[in-house]
Amino acid sequence: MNKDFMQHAKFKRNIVQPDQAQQLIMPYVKLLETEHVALTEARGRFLAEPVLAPHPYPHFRRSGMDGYALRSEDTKGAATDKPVTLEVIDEIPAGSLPGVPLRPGTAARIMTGAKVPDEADAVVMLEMTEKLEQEGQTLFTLKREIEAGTNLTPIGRELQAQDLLLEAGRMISAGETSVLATFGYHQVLVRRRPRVAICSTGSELLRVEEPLQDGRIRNSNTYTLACQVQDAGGEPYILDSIADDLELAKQRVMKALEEYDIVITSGGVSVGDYDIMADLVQEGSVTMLFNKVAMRPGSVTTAAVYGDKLLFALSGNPGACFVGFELFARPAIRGMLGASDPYLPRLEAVLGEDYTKINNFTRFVRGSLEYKEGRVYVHPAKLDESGVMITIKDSDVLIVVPPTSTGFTAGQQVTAILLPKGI
Ligand SMILES: Nc1nc2c(c(=O)[nH]1)N[C@H]1C(S)=C(S)[C@@H](COP(=O)(O)OP(=O)(O)OC[C@H]3O[C@@H](n4cnc5c(N)ncnc54)[C@H](O)[C@@H]3O)O[C@H]1N2
Ligand code: MOO
Ligand SMILES: [Mg+2]
Repeated sequence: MNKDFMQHAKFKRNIVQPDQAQQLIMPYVKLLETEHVALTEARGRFLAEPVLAPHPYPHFRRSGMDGYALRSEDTKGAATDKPVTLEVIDEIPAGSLPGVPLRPGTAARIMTGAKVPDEADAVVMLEMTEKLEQEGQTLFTLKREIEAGTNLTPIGRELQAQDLLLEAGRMISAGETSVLATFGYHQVLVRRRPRVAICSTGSELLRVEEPLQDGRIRNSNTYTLACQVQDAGGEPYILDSIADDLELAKQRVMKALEEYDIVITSGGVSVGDYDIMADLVQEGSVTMLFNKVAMRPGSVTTAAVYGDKLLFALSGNPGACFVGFELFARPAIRGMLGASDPYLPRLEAVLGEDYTKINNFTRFVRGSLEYKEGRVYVHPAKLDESGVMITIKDSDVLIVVPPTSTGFTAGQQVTAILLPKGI
């Protein structure tokens, strides 16, 4: 293909809306295989199957207090001036079983978490009783009636056998781990993490450890993307960055597409003479899904497929690269993990300051969240151009600013996309 044609193709791009671009990707997002992991390794993984309760919980009648298990009818009429006396005929530590059936007028010393004797229907806490030793017998007195059910957790209080505990596609975190441990799931069936190759392009890029040189910058996108991949649930693989050489890029990107589940590049997608990724997606080795999105930053964000592999060619500008990942690559990773909702959550908030920039594209503006007087405010970052790196770190949200010819004023309601926080 001659260079004139490639230049032409770079200019002539079909523009799609951001949500259309997301939809174009989804048919190529295939569920990954499953694997078993130890419960201790399951944090942040996505369940590959629904998990059911193999037994009710709790599965025995459990005492909620240290005290005495008793028959509530034996306490009828108890009052300050008319204490009831019961005989203690058993002692039940947690983990032990009742040894003697309770008869009328008897009770069992019981500890929190222990099984309540079948004949008892309540537990009185120790502090409400007074212990007596009389003629070799252990007794206690009680000055109040105890209602049936007091301090006694019935079988199945939280869950019945066969209840759905966790749906497939749910991410495992502390609450899910508690459930899995409770029901004996020491191995969990989860989706394999997608292996995501990350490769920056640009002859100006220095490695992080290299000293600065005039006209060159350190590669930050690769490392930012690696964090984003991890936060999304993928496994990042950092590849050497590629100088602006189409043949070299083609070799490296095609090899990466063979070897990894997803390939993400940054840089070289605009209309510059050395914007090699723009050429690569048009030259036929991969099938382009889109190469222009009606959004800022990241209007040149590009996606393509090769067989069943997705290639995201994100803009080199750090702000646009960051946003492009969150809007397009993250849902693909989450989709491969079978996440119940692959998209970032959105919230409605009050715009904290005027936003006066006009645009006929939707803007995804970095912003911070503030909770004030019961309302949620979003404050646009002072610097939010595509090439600005420094405000990425302070962003809680991407404020969705629809196309406007007038701008937006403080106090207006806006939608914001909640950014992941990692750990
Ligand atoms: N004539 C036009 N020029 C540009 C347009 C346009 O529409 N017409 N769009 C501008 C916008 S908006 C963006 S965004 C960028 C997109 O550029 P590319 O995706 O081609 O990226 P590069 O040109 O390679 O780099 C842009 C910028 O980002 C820096 N960069 C690149 N890689 C990294 C990295 N790994 N870490 C940190 N910084 C990186 C690079 O040095 C450039 O400064 O195009 C505009 N131009
Ligand atoms: O298109 Mo650029 O990616 O706005 O920021
Ligand atoms: Mg460029």
